[in-house]
Amino acid sequence: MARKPNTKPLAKFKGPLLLVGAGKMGQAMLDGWLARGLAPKKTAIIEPQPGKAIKALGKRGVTVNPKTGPKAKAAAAGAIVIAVKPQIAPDAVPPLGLHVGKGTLIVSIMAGRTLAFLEDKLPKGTAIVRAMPNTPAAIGRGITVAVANKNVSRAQRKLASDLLAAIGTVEWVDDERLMDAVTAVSGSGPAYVFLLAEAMAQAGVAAGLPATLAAKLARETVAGSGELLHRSPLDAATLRQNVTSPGGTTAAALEVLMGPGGFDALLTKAIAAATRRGRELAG
Ligand SMILES: NC(=O)C1=CN([C@@H]2O[C@H](COP(=O)(O)OP(=O)(O)OC[C@H]3O[C@@H](n4cnc5c(N)ncnc54)[C@H](O)[C@@H]3O)[C@@H](O)[C@H]2O)C=CC1
Ligand SMILES: O=C(O)[C@@H]1CCC=N1
Repeated sequence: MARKPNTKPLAKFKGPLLLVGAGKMGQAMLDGWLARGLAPKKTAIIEPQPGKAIKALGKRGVTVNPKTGPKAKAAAAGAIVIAVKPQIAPDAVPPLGLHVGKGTLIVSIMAGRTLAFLEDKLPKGTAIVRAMPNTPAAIGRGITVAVANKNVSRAQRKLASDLLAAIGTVEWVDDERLMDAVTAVSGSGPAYVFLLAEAMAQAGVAAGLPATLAAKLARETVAGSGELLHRSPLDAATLRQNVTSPGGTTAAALEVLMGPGGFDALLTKAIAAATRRGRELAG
């Protein structure tokens, strides 16, 4: 008999998992992990401003802002996921050393903050993975790129892969210097796509459409095209060409978008700016 696929890859994770910073990205990841079998009772959150969603998780058995700190638990082969802003890392990271025990894996998703920075702020020999996810993680469709320091064992790398695969696709790199460009392309990338939807809606209004219809057309077009790109074996360029009739309406638009100073040039500039900012955030 065919074996059922493992749809709950985190069900066997011994835990506990300590999430530090349950903001937009931390929460998106946590939703993914809980949906894929992470036991609420094996989960703790440190979050100074817990909103409604976090309080609801508390009712489901997740420990929110443990008073004494989950030191013993976190030390027992668990994982600590750091999802605070890079700017507060110098204050927020050193106290986490208390929760690091033998076998503890750190996963940091902070933009810019390097493995060397984290090694400097955490106990010597700590196993650290620097990862860059993106917000489609909330629906299990994120993509994360990860890089490990030399203290990460094979089992810890597998744990990091399981955690990150629970929220989408995972790619590992060996060269940490790639991470700022990764952040600029896929970490920040969803914002560019949402901006495209916003801009298309505004342009539709400028072309005479009612605002509600323009917003719906833009949203469904971006979402449907994303889904087609996801499911189709064809590459983006071919899918684009499939829309473009010679001498037709799309060709007229693409002449503007692909011309000098157009979409391609602008995106290259935007991604270069994001990459530079990542380097600055390294501190
Ligand atoms: N939002 C995104 O699309 C992505 C964000 N990231 C990274 O994730 C991290 C978080 O970003 P967002 O979720 O967007 O920010 P956010 O501001 O929504 O979340 C950060 C959370 O950390 C909490 N916090 C502040 N001080 C804390 C402390 N000392 N201990 C524990 N929690 C504390 C804040 O109350 C807040 O809820 C950043 O480092 C960012 O670079 C990475 C990939 C994508
Ligand atoms: O804007 C930022 O700095 C974070 C990192 C990638 C997405 N959001």
